[in-house]
Amino acid sequence: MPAATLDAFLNSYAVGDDQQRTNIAAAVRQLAQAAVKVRHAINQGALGTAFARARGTNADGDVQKDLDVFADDIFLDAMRHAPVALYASEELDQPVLLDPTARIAVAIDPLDGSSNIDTNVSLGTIFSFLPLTGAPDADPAASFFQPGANQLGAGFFIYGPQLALVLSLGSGTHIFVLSTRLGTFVQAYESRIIPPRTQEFAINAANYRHWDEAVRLYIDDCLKGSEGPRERDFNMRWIASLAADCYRILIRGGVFLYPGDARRGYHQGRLRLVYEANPIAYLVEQAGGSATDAVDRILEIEPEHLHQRTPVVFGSAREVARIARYHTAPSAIGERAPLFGTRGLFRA
Ligand SMILES: O=P(O)(O)OC[C@H]1O[C@](O)(COP(=O)(O)O)[C@@H](O)[C@@H]1O
Ligand SMILES: [Mg+2]
Ligand SMILES: [Mg+2]
Repeated sequence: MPAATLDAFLNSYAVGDDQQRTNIAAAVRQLAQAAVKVRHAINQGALGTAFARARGTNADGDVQKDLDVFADDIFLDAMRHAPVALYASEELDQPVLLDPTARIAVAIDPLDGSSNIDTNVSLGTIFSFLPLTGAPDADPAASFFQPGANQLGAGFFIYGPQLALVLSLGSGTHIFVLSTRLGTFVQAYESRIIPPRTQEFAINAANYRHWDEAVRLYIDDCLKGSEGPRERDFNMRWIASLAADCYRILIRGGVFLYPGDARRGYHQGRLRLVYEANPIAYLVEQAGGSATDAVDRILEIEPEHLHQRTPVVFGSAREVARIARYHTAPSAIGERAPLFGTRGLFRA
């Protein structure tokens, strides 16, 4: 097993031009220090000052908790000390201009899984590095309107039983764990490979009645298990922290769905493209998995708004492709026996 420190890793990776590489390495170091501070606040739980109390709404209308804002302050401050030109956050309406000489922009979900804050379940911080387009003071948002395929790197911290960093700088997806003995992040696994097949799915099943038919049929087929068209039993997980659900999939495979649904405001699902879906899609693809908006590749979507949402399906590549077929060619799903399921003769 590799035991490289994060520092050693950052010194040896290669992506972008020289200045972008130096900028990114410095930014990751700052983010890592900030994550340790956020971890400390989370560890204090209800004993700390910054915690689960609601304090307003963010740009997307989500309830903002004290810890959301606290985390955003910590990460923004960290980026002020890094060679980063622009900082865009879930918690801020507009990007913040930072170092005009730097060549990278950072988009961040400072605290992912906020609804889990007071339940002592894993939270995360998701981030994306983009090349700066044009002068940083021209249109600050423009750098964030590039498709995710342009990302120079992406990652997330997970505040779980271990504080881990999942990072890709364009050559594989690497997992580092904070070693309390060494006081630094240490690589914990070889670059991850998500197995292409899976028997585990993650979705918020409470929204079943709001989904479109393709998603319902896919889940119905999974739930029928060995007696249904899939001819095998499935397991289900839903942590309600995107970073934690992604971490599990990187470790043991699986597929995650947050589709669009018929609820008001949820036609494009819940997850934000620029600082949630794009970095997760980048990490998943770098680990050999796939990420789509149910049909098309997430990383090719051209963002139009900083806080825009997108349906998200990611994980084991064959399963993600199968879900796309439920949307585009449901009658061609090979395993579906004609008399089975909600579309068959024996409709349940
Ligand atoms: O509560 P729901 O609808 O199941 O949504 C859960 C999803 O929302 C999120 O919490 C959204 O992220 P934020 O907490 O950063 O707003 C994801 O982490 C998670 O996958
Ligand atoms: Mg989030
Ligand atoms: Mg958040």
